[in-house]
Amino acid sequence: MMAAAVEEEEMVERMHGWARDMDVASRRAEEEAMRRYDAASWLRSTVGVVCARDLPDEPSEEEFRLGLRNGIVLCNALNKIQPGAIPKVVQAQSDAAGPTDGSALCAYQYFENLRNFLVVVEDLRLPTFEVSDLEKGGKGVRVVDCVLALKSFSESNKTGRQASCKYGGLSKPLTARKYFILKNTDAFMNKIMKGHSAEAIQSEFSEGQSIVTDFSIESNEMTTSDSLSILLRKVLLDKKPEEVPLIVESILSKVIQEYEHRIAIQNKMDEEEQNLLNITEQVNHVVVNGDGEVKQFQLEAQTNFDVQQKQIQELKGALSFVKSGMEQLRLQYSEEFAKLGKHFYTLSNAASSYHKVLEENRKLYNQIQDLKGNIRVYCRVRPFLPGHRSLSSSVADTEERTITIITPTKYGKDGCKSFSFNRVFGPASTQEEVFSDMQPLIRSVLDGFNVCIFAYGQTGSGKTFTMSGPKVLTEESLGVNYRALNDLFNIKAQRKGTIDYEISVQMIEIYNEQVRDLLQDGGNRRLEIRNTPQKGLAVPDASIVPVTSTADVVELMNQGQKNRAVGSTAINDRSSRSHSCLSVHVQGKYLTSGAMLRGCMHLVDLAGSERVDKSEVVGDRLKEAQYINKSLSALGDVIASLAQKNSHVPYRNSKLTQLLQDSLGGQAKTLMFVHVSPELDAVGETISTLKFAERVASVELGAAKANKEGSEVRELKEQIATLKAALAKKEGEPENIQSTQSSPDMYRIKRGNAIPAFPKNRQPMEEVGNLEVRNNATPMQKKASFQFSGVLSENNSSDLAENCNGIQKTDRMAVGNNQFENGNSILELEPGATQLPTFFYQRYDPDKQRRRAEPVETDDSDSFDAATSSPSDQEMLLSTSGLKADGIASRGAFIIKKPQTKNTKITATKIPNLAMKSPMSEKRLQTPIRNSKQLPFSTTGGRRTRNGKINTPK
Ligand SMILES: Nc1ncnc2c1ncn2[C@@H]1O[C@H](COP(=O)(O)OP(=O)(O)OP(=O)(O)O)[C@@H](O)[C@H]1O
Repeated sequence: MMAAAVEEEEMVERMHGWARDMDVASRRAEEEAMRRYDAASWLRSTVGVVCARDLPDEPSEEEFRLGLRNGIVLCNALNKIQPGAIPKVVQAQSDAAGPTDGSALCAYQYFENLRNFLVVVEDLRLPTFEVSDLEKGGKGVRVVDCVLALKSFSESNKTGRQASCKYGGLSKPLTARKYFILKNTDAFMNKIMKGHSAEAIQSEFSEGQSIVTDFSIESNEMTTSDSLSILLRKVLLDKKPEEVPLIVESILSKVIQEYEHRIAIQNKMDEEEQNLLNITEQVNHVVVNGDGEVKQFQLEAQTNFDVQQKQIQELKGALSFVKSGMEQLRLQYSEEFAKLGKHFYTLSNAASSYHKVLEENRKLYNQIQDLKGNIRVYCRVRPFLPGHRSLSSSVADTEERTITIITPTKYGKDGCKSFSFNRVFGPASTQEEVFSDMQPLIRSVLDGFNVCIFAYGQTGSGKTFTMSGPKVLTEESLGVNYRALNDLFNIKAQRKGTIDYEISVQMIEIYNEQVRDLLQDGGNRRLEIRNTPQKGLAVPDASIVPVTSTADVVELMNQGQKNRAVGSTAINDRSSRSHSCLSVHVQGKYLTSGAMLRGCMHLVDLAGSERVDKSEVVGDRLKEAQYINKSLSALGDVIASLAQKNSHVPYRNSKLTQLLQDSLGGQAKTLMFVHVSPELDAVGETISTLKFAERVASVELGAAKANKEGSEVRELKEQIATLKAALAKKEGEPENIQSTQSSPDMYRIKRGNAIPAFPKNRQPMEEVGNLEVRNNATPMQKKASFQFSGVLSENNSSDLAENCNGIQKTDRMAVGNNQFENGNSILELEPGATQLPTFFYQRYDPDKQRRRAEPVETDDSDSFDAATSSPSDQEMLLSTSGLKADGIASRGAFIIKKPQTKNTKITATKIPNLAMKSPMSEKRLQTPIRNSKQLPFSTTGGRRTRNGKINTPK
């Protein structure tokens, strides 16, 4: 509360002070005006109204300033007081020089007036002013002071009061007076004096002039405070008591302000001086200490610079070294690149040449195959089965291409017959030897040829052994089927950079002229065979399964064999009485040209070829025998027809020939394995079989043709096939209608989950272009019929009647403990082998087989003897007619080329199994064996026999 009250009082006091200041200011202005009027009035009265015409009686500050600016009034006034003080007063412009002098000259002259005036005033020690005080903004008060001082001086002169002039101005030396006028003191005093009334100050100045003068003289020794007190005393001397506080207050206020201002300036100057000192010290410090640091720094920088220079030099050296090294390397590499380019060029040339050579090689290879004949016949003699070794053999001798059979019951030349084939394999021949001879054919399949390999022979002669192997399989005992497919996979792998192959298989069975799918579990549906195969498939409804390895094939064949067993209660019986066919379909695409090729290989295990005695078999057995005979006769007819190059080949007479159609024509390669049993009691069937085979071997077919075709050719062929089918339909041929109505679902795999590893998608194979060559206009009488029954008829001769009835014979044989009845023969089990049902493939180890697989080399050293397989000049006209064993009639006549048979000398040492060595037989053996001129193609049962021309052996 107290503080607030004090503050309030202070505030009130301060406001009073402000009010007082304002009052003082107005009073001062009023005083100044009064003094100005006084001054103006005195001047007008002194110089006269005319001279002072520009100066009004009561002028404003501006009018006062303008009226005196030219100095004329002032100089004239001074001259009035002290005549001649200013000898020359420049007059007003209109009175002096002409207008041509210009205002600049007047201003100069006016300045001269003022200067002269001020000099005189100063000499009179009166208050002076600056010339600039007469300009706008100047201190007009000082001018008024000066005029009033002059007035006072004038009046003093008049009254005689010398040296008591109120406004100063005695004859003191000019120099002393000059010392008194200090600028800042003057300014200071001006500030102080602002608070006083003009009148008071004027009176003080006028009255105390001497004091001031004294003060001025002594001012050099006095301090500011001394002078201030003296001044105050002088100012306040004649003042009324009530005015003193006001004046003192005003003066003190100004003094305090001035001091505060000066102290602030002084402080600021001290600060700046201190800053300057600091900076100077720092500069000095930098100058003193920095010199060493700079030198140190310079030294270090120099050292670093030197080091870096050195490093740069080293780097430059290294760079140039690397550059030169790089250049050398570049040169080296460019040389090597050039060399590599040359090598690459050479290699690419060599590669393309290599491919050309390969292609040429393939062509030549197949040409060689063609030259060797497209139907080849191999003969294989089964060894004695265990337990029959003591028996005599009907096979007197086997040479590379000849087999000699002895008929003990015959004498003379009829007792010993030789047959020639492309190759004869004796009982000791291994599976590998047999296969190596037929291996080239396998390769042909991958070159787009159709191949048919079938095993022919009586029951138990070893057909299944050759085609598949024994019941217990080992690597060595693998049959043709496995080896052939293994070869296909190997060659496929070799050619993968050139041709992309797809291999698929079908497995079917023909039993009693019914076709069954062996790869379809429990599938007893009868399948149809197409006469015009589409997409290369004669049986499109049968399962076709893509295979990529021999293991796949083994799996499939196991399944097929299993399904074959399902169809009959006794597998061996069934296998003897049905044809089984493993069809391998190959489709290749040339990677460069995109051309397609297709090949098909049928591997057929035929039913037993033995004759059936009608009088002894009845019922199902008779029916089976009739179907077998029918199909084998049809096979003979087809081959004979092909031999004669007939326009019509009777493929449709049996399911077997229908199935093999595309692999038996002139565009295909055929290999027949003829199997003979060595037992003497089978000699009749043996001779019958060999005669059939010999005639097959004499067939000369046209050159095989690969199924290579471009897409255009293929399309055209398809169109032809379609047109033919339409034509056939129009002509009312049911076969063709049937073929076109077959299910298109030819690629379905109906094997359940038996082989899950097989790919499910399969690319459709293109249709094979092997169409049946037909000419409906061909007279029926020209149809040839190579009568299998004709061969059989020979065996009906009485002297062989007993031996050739193998079925009856074997049926009568005893079955031992370790034997089982295999159709018509007694088979002995290998030790440890499982008894029925034993599938042929169950012990086969596919991995072993795969490991064993080696690339197949081009076998140009095919052991086929072209001379042997080529026909001889001898031709034989065969004529058959009438009923055959199965009662199917076939008429016709054809000329068949008789193969050249080598004369063979057979010595006793070559016939180790020869049981009978009668003088007769020895004599016979020493006689060169010739083919019978009168080949006993006889007719029986009303069949007409026609002897053909027979080539005489050379
Ligand atoms: N070259 C051979 N070496 C050894 N054993 C053989 C040979 N050929 C056949 N065999 C054996 O003879 C027996 C009969 O052979 P296989 O079953 O192959 O004759 P098949 O002609 O197929 O008879 P089927 O017509 O009844 O099928 C089998 O035990 C078989 O192992």
